[in-house]
Amino acid sequence: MYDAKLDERVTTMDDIKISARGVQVWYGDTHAIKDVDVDIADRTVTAFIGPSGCGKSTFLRCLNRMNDTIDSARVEGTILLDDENIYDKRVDPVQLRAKVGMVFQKPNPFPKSIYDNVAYGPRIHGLARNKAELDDIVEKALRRAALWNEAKDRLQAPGTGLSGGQQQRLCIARAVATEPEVLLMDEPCSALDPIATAQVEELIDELRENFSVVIVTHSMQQAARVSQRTAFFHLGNLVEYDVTDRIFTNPSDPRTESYISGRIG
Ligand SMILES: Nc1ncnc2c1ncn2[C@@H]1O[C@H](COP(=O)(O)OP(=O)(O)OP(=O)(O)O)[C@@H](O)[C@H]1O
Repeated sequence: MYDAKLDERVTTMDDIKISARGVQVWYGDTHAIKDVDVDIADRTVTAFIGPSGCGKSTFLRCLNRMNDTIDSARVEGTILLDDENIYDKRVDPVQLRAKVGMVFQKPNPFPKSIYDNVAYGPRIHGLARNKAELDDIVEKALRRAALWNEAKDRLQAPGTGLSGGQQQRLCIARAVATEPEVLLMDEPCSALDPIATAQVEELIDELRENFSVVIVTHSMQQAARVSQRTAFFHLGNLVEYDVTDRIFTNPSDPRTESYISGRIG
């Protein structure tokens, strides 16, 4: 349904959550991200699209310093979350990743119970004072991930025993349990069947009410369905970034036009 208020907010970007300037990434000698500037809006789904190897995942991983875990990776530039530079020496990456959660391509629940998967982050970060509070956090996270009804009678069962789509929703519950502000999703539906994909896409739309969501996707249809803003990457450059409708109907760069019409990629 067309939402003029949302359209206005997304178009004017009056609510910036993340502001990246001059971001460059190298893996050894490979220059994977070249001088990227981008502002990510709050309570909006932003899609990163582009051909394989163009740097979408690399840039996504810059947003919660996941590239720190890759030895050969070197990141330059500034990324502000609200007004704080996340690459400042005083920022603890573990705390940062509680604020900027991540969901991966392949569902990767811990070999623990459904309950313990979700309770893991809140326990580490001391978010609950007692068992009742932890129970509440777990329930809220599972509800937000649209998994509560399916999981409430088997909270002690292993997370790995769920179906693929349920496992991915469990990973989303695990990510939202620490009350993040931003949720990064790296091709979250690529291992899911169409029904599970539709459920996760619906969930992404609901998550937008509370979080800034950034999703890497290979599927232009998915980007068009779930996002309000889209960034097109090509050969490590951010070629074009705009309101999703405009990217898919009236892009301004010929490289974007070629990609969305299937001529490159
Ligand atoms: N851990 C790594 N070590 C070395 N090079 C890497 C690493 N990860 C990515 N690269 C290189 O960086 C470039 C960008 O890769 P990246 O995975 O970010 O692209 P992508 O657009 O997400 O690709 P895909 O859509 O295939 O997942 C590629 O040239 C890739 O080979």
